[in-house]
Amino acid sequence: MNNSNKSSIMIRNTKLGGKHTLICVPIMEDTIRESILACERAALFNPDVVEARIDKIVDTDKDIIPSMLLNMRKLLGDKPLIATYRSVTEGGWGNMPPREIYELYKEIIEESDIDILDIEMSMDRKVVMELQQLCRQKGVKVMFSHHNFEDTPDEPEILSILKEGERLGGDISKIALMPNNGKDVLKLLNATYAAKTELSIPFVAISMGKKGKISRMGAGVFGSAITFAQADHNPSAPGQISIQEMRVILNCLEE
Ligand SMILES: O=C1C[C@@](O)(C(=O)O)C[C@@H](O)[C@@H]1O
Repeated sequence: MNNSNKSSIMIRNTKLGGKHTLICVPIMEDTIRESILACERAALFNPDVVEARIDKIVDTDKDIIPSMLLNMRKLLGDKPLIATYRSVTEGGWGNMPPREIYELYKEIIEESDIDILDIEMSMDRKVVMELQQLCRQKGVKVMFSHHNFEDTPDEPEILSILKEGERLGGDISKIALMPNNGKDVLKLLNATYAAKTELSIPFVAISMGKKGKISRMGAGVFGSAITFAQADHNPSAPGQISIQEMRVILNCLEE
């Protein structure tokens, strides 16, 4: 019913891109302390994957982020953990220049026990490639991402962005787009269906906002490997429903 095996990968004990859509809960808090507490609460909902949105953290001492991630690892056991520094230009809170992001990500790759690093494809290409190499050396999977909080390009463009994530050597490719009407949501879903046969790596495709909610629930049927849902009434992007609601819907769609 869901994704083909050619595009699945194992992360610890979790199959990404397999028969079931994985539910990822984002942790997006202002401080390290609150992030760890939120991770503890999120773990109670038994998500498949957790994403630490480190761009939201305002604590000045960024050096302690790797140890925060280690604390999260302890709370999560074998659940895959994604670290994400989302830039303002892609809908996040981060405004550090690429070299500083590189330094922070380097420490994270080397010192914390994360599984996946989210790297925006739009970032300086040299930095992107250096980070990818570091990830390879340390066995961290690379998720190449692209976000557009304004609108949705045409289907071929969506597909080509997803393919770019594979061409760059990513382990996972991800796109999140804002629809302005129902047609935009269909463009995303059509591109998802095409990507299922045209990509050899797992990918994630999301249509955001109220109009796009249907894609968060159903894109797995067309090939998307992960859907993001909130645990704490604290969505990291518009349109995320709760993990409890998502689980009921996925059980219904994927039984
Ligand atoms: O890239 C994504 C997807 C997302 O933007 C969403 O729309 O659910 C949420 C982000 O936290 C994550 O990094």
